[in-house]
Amino acid sequence: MELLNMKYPYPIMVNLAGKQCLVIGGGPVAERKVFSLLEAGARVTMISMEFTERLAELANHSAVVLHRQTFHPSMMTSEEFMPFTLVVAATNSAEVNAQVYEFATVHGKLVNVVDQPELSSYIQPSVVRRGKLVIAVSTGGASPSAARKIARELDNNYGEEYEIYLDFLSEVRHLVQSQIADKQARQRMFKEMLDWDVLEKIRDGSFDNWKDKLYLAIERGPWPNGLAGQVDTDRPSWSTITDFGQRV
Ligand SMILES: C[C@@]1(CC(=O)O)c2cc3[nH]c(cc4nc(cc5[nH]c(cc(n2)[C@H]1CCC(=O)O)[C@@](C)(CC(=O)O)[C@@H]5CCC(=O)O)C(CC(=O)O)=C4CCC(=O)O)c(CCC(=O)O)c3CC(=O)O
Ligand SMILES: NC(=O)C1=CN([C@@H]2O[C@H](COP(=O)(O)OP(=O)(O)OC[C@H]3O[C@@H](n4cnc5c(N)ncnc54)[C@H](O)[C@@H]3O)[C@@H](O)[C@H]2O)C=CC1
Repeated sequence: MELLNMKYPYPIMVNLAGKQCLVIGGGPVAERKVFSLLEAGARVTMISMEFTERLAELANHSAVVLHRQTFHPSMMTSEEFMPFTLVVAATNSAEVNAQVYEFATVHGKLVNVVDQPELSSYIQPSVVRRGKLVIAVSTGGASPSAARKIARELDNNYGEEYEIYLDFLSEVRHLVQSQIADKQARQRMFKEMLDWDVLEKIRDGSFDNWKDKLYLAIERGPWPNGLAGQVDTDRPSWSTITDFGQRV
């Protein structure tokens, strides 16, 4: 079977809020990894002989815990290793990084090896964030610079308004879920509301006013709530739902 031979990376968004993560190495690459871990809400512990100035500063503000020492597997008993959800091997020594990999893998940890993508159990994509929207680009290690270039292109195409847009979609989704009992009607609404010119409204400043009217209209109803596929004819028709957002 074709699927059995596939070995593509499995793209997932991991919730690291409050999770303990361990980074070995304290240079610029480790620093970049630490900042993205902190953005995800992780609690970071580091082991390295030296640290960059910014890492030392983070430690001064208690954002990370630094251990100034040489990594050796024996210095961490498995008990001590237990809390770590993931590990980053970011020293400039391929040998030490491979040791960290071995050690972390034996303990079933996810591990990123900054200089040996083939060892990594996860690799880090280039990321564009707009609030709840996360766009991640990966070349699987083929060309990190290309991943970065493509992400920059997306960065130019997805403006700051997407943050407000995603918050809106999330809010309206909850509202619709509480107001429209019929699953098919709901799902159709979720798809069709993407055709409303919301981004345009955010850009031209008419969004807040329009949103208030929209929420009132959704709360007022009535909405189709028959069995799946059966829509009561006195209620808004599907075509009305399509342009509902434009008319409020
Ligand atoms: C496999 C991977 C491992 C991992 O880290 O997970 C990896 C590996 C390596 N990178 C190297 C070099 C560079 N990496 C960058 C930049 C980034 N690298 C990132 C990820 C990854 N890098 C993973 C694969 C991602 C993918 O392709 O999907 C990004 C996307 C995310 C991040 O790290 O935060 C971040 C962009 C962040 C942003 O968006 O700005 C730049 C550019 C720069 O710094 O400006 C250079 C110098 C130019 C160049 O080499 O292209 C080398 C040394 C090569 C050598 O010297 O021989 C190795 C080791 C090797 O290839 O063996
Ligand atoms: N994944 C990525 O995005 C990239 C990866 N790289 C790779 O990442 C490696 C690290 O890059 P930099 O941070 O620029 O290197 P660096 O040389 O500035 O820093 C290396 C750090 O590792 C620490 N270290 C070395 N041996 C150690 C040990 N035995 N125990 C504990 N700490 C130890 C040092 O104290 C230092 O803080 C590079 O050698 C390169 O192969 C380079 C560019 C990007």
